[in-house]
Amino acid sequence: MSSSAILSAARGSPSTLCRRCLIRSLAARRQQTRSIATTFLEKQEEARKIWEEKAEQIKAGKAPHIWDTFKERGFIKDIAGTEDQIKELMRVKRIGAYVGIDPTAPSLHVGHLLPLMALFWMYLNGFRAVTVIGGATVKIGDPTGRLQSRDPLSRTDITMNITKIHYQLKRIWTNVEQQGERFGYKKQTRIWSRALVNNSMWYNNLSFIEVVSRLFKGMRLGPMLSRETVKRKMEEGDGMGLDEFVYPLMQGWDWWYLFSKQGVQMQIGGSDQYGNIVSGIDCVKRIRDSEPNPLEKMPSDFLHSIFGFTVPLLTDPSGAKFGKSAGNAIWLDQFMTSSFDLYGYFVRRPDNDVEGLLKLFTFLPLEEISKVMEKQNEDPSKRHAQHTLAYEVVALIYGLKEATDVQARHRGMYAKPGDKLVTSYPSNEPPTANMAANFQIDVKLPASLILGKSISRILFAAGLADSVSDGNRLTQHQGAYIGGSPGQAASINKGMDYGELTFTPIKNWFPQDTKNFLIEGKLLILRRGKHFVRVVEMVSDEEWAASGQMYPGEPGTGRVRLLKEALTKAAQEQNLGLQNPVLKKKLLDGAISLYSLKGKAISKELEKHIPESLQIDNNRAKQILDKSLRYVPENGPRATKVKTEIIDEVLERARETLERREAEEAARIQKLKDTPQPAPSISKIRIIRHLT
Ligand SMILES: Nc1ncnc2c1ncn2[C@@H]1O[C@H](COP(=O)(O)OP(=O)(O)OP(=O)(O)O)[C@@H](O)[C@H]1O
Ligand SMILES: N[C@@H](Cc1ccc(O)cc1)C(=O)O
Repeated sequence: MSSSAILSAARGSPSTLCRRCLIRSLAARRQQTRSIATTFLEKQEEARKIWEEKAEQIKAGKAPHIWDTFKERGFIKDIAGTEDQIKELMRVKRIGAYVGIDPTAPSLHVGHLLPLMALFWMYLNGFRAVTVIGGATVKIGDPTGRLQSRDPLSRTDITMNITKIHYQLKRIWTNVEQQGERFGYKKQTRIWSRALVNNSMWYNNLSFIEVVSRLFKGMRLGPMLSRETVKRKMEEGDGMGLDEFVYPLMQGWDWWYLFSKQGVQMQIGGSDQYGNIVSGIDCVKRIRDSEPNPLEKMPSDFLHSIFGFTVPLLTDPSGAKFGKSAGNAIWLDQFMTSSFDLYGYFVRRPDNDVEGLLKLFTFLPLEEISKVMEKQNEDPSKRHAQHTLAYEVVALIYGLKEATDVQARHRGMYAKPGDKLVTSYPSNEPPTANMAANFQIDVKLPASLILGKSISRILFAAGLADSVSDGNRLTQHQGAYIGGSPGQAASINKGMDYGELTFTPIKNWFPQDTKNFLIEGKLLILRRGKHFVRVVEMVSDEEWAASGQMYPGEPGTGRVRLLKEALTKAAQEQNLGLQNPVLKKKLLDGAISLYSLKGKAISKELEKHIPESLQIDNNRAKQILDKSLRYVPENGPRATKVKTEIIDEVLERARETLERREAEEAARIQKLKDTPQPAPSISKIRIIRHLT
């Protein structure tokens, strides 16, 4: 609340806030603001000093310059600007850099990783790193290097792609920090700074007249027409639309925005982006110089100069750019290219390429790469370098735990006798799982649910709530969000702006209000907490029924019942040999309890229901439960696989215990047989005779 608001509130209701209290609260507030400002300034000052010291060390040759690192590792293809000036600027100033990606597909691919790796390096070295998702530019489509215009994407596809890439990038950035720490880059909260933005943020509020008067004005058509991309598309391709023609200027406006608002003085892209980067520099200067208000003009001195560079293109064996258009993409999405296949792709890289790829795609220090190559050269057939490369890339995309697991699986399948796991660069950290990577973000749900049932039920069905009552709790405490216009009630919500990703908290609204959030009448974006997102595609009830799928909470398809069926079937198939129906029922009930309970309830249930045969330690039980809760509500092949794994595990344990019991029983009987019995006494014999 502002001070004037507090004053006017007090004026209106003198009884609720006495004047003295008010003055005291204002003073406290001012004090607080002042201390926040001081801390911020102190932090800035401290960061400035650290940078200055580093600049001196670089000058004295005592610390490496990031530009040299880029060169040594093969990141620099073409430079837009003068190399000496870039080096000097990067030495003396903590500039910002950005990479832009148009969400033309639902996932990033390995090709994108190249310019991003350069940005990651800058981040780890203290520069501000910005990733831009082109929610606005994607509506036009970059014509660079193409003869045919891109097929227009529907609003639904664009929203789906933006959402998926947004959360993918978030996850990868978290891994970058983890990997950075593994290689000795300690997170410095005062220095490390990054942002993930969508250019719709500024395009949706930009006036056409501003663009024409500040950017188009004075721009000569001649040089633009003579650009290679334009000439080729006009002469050999399907012609060039005006929208495509101004695409590079849109990219230039992005840079201007990021430069003026976030200090971004460098752009990085794949080598096909060189033309756009050069034209971007021209745009930024033009917009800067056309500022009508002299007080707001950005400086144009050396410290505010802008530069860019491109990284080499990753190509396939035929020399084609690796990417979605060429149809040869290796995706960074577990459900489009599994981590196993991603690993496999890098393991198959030819011997001649692997050293270069290690430099580009991993954070391994160069000395470490030399050691890896030495070992590789001793016996190239073992593909030590390729395994190291694959391990590091999977660790970057999915986390260390996944990398370790996938490597073990690969080795299990393809290793020759005597092969060992490649233990990569040492890590003191235990491998951590990157849970969000294992979620399938996009789900389909039927119209009758979306349009007719409560939002809590939809959250449950989409796998974001553990039950309908959990969904209710979430909506009461505003712990879940829906893609829509922020600050507008559900009954009048206009939904997200085209090309944007904005959320509003879910409240317990009437079921008929949910449709207001549908994008193009069929797509809902739901989120729980910060990271758990679902892109829900609404399908007709007929399509849903034909798919044979079931969603959690679907009438007549309780999860427990489904599991019970699955377990019974699995027990039959695996011929568990449980002759005793009571024990069998207990066993199945016990297993089911594991899936449907949490925390303390598990331990209780373990004691109450589950026979000794299922007594697994509590942590393990919780892990199984977590796993099941995460996957069981989902449909599709992965969910089925995991369900089967869980069931197998429980049954395996049951079988082990039964075998143990049988063995114990057999041993007991054997022992009895082997033990010589004392001769019965005369009186006992008499009694027995009498009885028989
Ligand atoms: N194979 C690649 N090698 C290096 N950089 C790449 C590669 N593919 C894409 N990039 C870079 O990633 C950034 C975003 O690329 P873009 O959005 O055009 O993806 P794309 O998959 O290449 O698209 P398309 O294949 O449809 O042209 C650009 O800087 C681009 O140069
Ligand atoms: N034009 C780039 C993507 C991009 C979009 C917006 C930008 O500001 C920068 C880059 C490409 O297609 O590869």
